Amino acid sequence: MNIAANVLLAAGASPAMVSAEEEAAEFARVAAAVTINIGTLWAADVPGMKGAAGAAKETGKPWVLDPVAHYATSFRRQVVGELLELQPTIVRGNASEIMALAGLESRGQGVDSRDSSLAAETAAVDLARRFACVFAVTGEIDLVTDGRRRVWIEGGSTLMPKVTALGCALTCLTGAFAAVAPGRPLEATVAAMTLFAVCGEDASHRAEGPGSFPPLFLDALAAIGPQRLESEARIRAE
Ligand SMILES: Nc1ncnc2c1ncn2[C@@H]1O[C@H](COP(=O)(O)OP(=O)(O)O)[C@@H](O)[C@H]1O
Ligand SMILES: Cc1ncsc1CCOP(=O)(O)O
Ligand SMILES: [Mg+2]
Repeated sequence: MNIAANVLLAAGASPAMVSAEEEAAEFARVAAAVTINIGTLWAADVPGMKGAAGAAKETGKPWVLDPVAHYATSFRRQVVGELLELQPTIVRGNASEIMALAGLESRGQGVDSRDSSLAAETAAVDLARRFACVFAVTGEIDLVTDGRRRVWIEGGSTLMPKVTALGCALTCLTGAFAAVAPGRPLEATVAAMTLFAVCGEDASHRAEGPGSFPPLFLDALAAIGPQRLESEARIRAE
């Protein structure tokens, strides 16, 4: 939660990390977007997750799902299935998560991926069509698809999977971008991935390892403007 909130603040968004059933739906009504992450999953938090997703839907706001390690236990598989029924606007996961979601064999290790996003392409496209939403797969190269268009984003750093919860932070950032691009979830997702790709690469040039990477990354997110982002973006659309 800490790194996700700091990433959002650095990028100019306004995060609130909320989980209690008593307030999650009410909070979702005043938020511009909702992100739901099953990383540290407690049964007591599930009604709040569902309430927030339902409130986002009712009020016409985007909501984004991060199916962290959903393949690891039957509890996670069940909860992620129930959340998918609530029609997320965008789903973002690593390659192992997206492949497993499509029923393919995958090599996830706990919350970490050991598959490539290239191997998850068909899974992402099929899932996007099946759930009528945008799917994003991250890894060495990122893929965003709505089941019709496919957009590849290059950049980032091998240090990024060595820092915990950067994927979770990117999912939250995707929600923030979707909030300011109503009706354009694919473009919003591509923009969020691109910001991570450019700033991640930038920070990696100055970082000495995973320990020094996060502050440099946050500084890069806060410093970049639209012109440099556009000139350094490496995006290929199909
Ligand atoms: N090998 C890599 N090279 C460059 N960037 C990477 C690499 N692996 C992950 N990333 C980047 O790290 C961020 C988090 O993605 P990822 O590690 O796939 O998610 P998760 O943390 O959910 O497993 C994304 O911006 C992704 O592009
Ligand atoms: C280590 C850990 N344990 C439960 S959630 C989590 C963080 C997962 O973050 P990410 O998917 O971004 O690596
Ligand atoms: Mg993850």
